[in-house]
Amino acid sequence: MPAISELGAAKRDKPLWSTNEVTVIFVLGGPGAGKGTQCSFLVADYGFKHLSAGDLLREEQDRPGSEFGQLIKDYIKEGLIVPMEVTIQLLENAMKAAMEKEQKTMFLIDGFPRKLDQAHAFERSVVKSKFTLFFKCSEKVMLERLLDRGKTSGRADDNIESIKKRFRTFEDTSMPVVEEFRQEKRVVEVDAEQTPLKVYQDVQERLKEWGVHPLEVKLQQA
Ligand SMILES: Nc1ncnc2c1ncn2[C@@H]1O[C@H](COP(=O)(O)OP(=O)(O)OP(=O)(O)O)[C@@H](O)[C@H]1O
Ligand SMILES: O=c1ccn([C@@H]2O[C@H](COP(=O)(O)O)[C@@H](O)[C@H]2O)c(=O)[nH]1
Ligand SMILES: [Mg+2]
Repeated sequence: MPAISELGAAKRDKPLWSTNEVTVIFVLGGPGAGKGTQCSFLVADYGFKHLSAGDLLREEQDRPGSEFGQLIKDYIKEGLIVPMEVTIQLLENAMKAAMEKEQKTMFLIDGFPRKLDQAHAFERSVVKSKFTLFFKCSEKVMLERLLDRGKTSGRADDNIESIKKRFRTFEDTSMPVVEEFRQEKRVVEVDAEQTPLKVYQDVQERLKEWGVHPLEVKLQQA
């Protein structure tokens, strides 16, 4: 598996995998919209491999000897988007590991792509996504959730200064990604201000429309 420092993944001009080999669903929504919460439900029922770009960056930040540790720390604190070469290499490495060790071929990629250059580079060089699951939530609700989570999360960016910066980055840099995918009719939008269970019921309904079914149903069909 390529070392993270090689950063070759984003440079390829053909996708590493076809959409027949690998299914990727991007999961987007503002900070605190509930992406991780919904992904954990989906993992249990659908057998997806959940990869959170933020979690992978935090792991790399804490990996002893990482040459990107300080850079990642600074970007996360400021709510900025880490240069795409780092994040795409981390994602590709994690996908390869899940395919080899767990025979996974269906991925929920949470909190990515956060910027148009990442979206284009990932789909050009790794694999085209099936669609983007977008959790719509107001800043007021997201702020309440993040401040509450911040009491126990230990995350360096769950504080009011970082949260404001994350909201700004989300509007200015990440929403254009959602808008581009929306124009391509590849966005599934769900109201994320409902209870977690109601959000999940809506997600399941929408996935069905896209031909994505829980493991139980797949077994019955087999
Ligand atoms: N539908 C919901 N209603 C109320 N609280 C929720 C809901 N979904 C998630 N939460 C809570 O809100 C907080 C943020 O949720 P979560 O970590 O899933 O968001 P996220 O979108 O992954 O955030 P981030 O972008 O910061 O990673 C958590 O404390 C979670 O328990
Ligand atoms: O593609 C990405 C995803 C995330 N980041 C940085 O990580 C933090 C935290 O992300 P969460 O999804 O909230 O866990 C985010 O604010 C960015 O600073 C990134 O750079 N690129
Ligand atoms: Mg999250």
